[in-house]
Amino acid sequence: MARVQLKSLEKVYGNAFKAVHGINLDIEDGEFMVLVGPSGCAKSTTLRMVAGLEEISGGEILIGDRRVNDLPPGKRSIAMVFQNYALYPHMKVRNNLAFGLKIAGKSKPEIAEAIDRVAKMLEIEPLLDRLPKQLSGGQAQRVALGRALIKQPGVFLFDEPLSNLDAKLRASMRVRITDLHRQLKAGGLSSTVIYVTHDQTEAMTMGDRICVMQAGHIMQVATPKELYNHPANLFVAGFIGSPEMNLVDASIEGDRFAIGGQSLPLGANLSARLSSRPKDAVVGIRPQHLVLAPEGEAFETRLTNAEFMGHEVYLHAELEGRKLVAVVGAADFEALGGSGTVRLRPDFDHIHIFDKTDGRNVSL
Ligand SMILES: Nc1ncnc2c1ncn2[C@@H]1O[C@H](COP(=O)(O)OP(=O)(O)OP(=O)(O)O)[C@@H](O)[C@H]1O
Repeated sequence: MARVQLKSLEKVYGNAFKAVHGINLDIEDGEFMVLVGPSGCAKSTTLRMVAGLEEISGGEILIGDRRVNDLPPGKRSIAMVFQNYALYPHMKVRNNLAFGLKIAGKSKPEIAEAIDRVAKMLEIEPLLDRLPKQLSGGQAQRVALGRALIKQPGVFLFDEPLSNLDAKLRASMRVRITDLHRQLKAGGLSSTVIYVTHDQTEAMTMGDRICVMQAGHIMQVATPKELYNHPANLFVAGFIGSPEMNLVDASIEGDRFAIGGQSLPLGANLSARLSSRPKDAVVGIRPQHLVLAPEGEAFETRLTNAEFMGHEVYLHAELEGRKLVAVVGAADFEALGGSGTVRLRPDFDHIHIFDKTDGRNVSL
């Protein structure tokens, strides 16, 4: 069992700066959990505490049923993959892979068999006799993955492993890593993953669940779909999803909501979803949920820019000084005929209302 539990986990640096504020997180055996958030939110600090590379200031960490607070990294049944690969530069790939097993006292045939198995899984057989400096970034990252895999740990810890790769390679490595995870699970091997990234696309495409962090606090833990469709607060709403959600100040008055001097009816569905009707609100509308509405009730906006993306157009508009982005079909955009005024209507089934005073989503 490689369930990982963080209980009231705290980190204080230098007796003064609290980086992690008593977080609780329960990661199931075999789960792929992504920790995501902007720079400085303490993702790495949290991961390093799990790894045993950073002292814990308060709370506890359990791996399986063992409290590991005071165990050294080597005794925690974990393997870590870093962004800078951390391969031994003077050792051939084969020896980089073998190193951990040699230290653990494995026999030569056992090591040879393990290298063979891992090299096949990662398609790095032709690279075994090269030195790290003779590898491309993507190849080096595969070897780093191999070094973690070969240890057959209970838990894999990844700290921004793809951030040194170009966009194309990143995309293919994302798939490779999630495929490997699935393969290990299917083979009955315990393969719990904790994966740190600041990139919401990586989080959304890789995680079984995602833990969104901000300034040492957990903002929400949920599946990618749940985070996208039901963000608990303004922070998650703004962080998850691409292009970013439109978040504009608004007010709810009776059964209408107003942005600046213009208002629209909330509609029965949205009205029923509201747990409160904040006067000071923020309306959240994903650009995909803002549609062109030549007729009927809609907001009158001024077109400021249009980015052609192929079969769709990112339309930038302004509503009394507030900026909005809508994703519209290229043909629908053409039909506008370059008009300066654009009528846009939110899809009310997918709109979110946040209370501006505490950021809470009151339309879940
Ligand atoms: N050794 C240290 N001493 C003091 N403060 C530190 C130390 N390491 C990190 N911090 C601070 O703790 C906070 C969390 O840092 P951490 O590196 O965990 O964030 P992160 O979310 O991983 O950021 P990034 O994505 O930039 O790596 C930051 O404010 C950082 O400045």
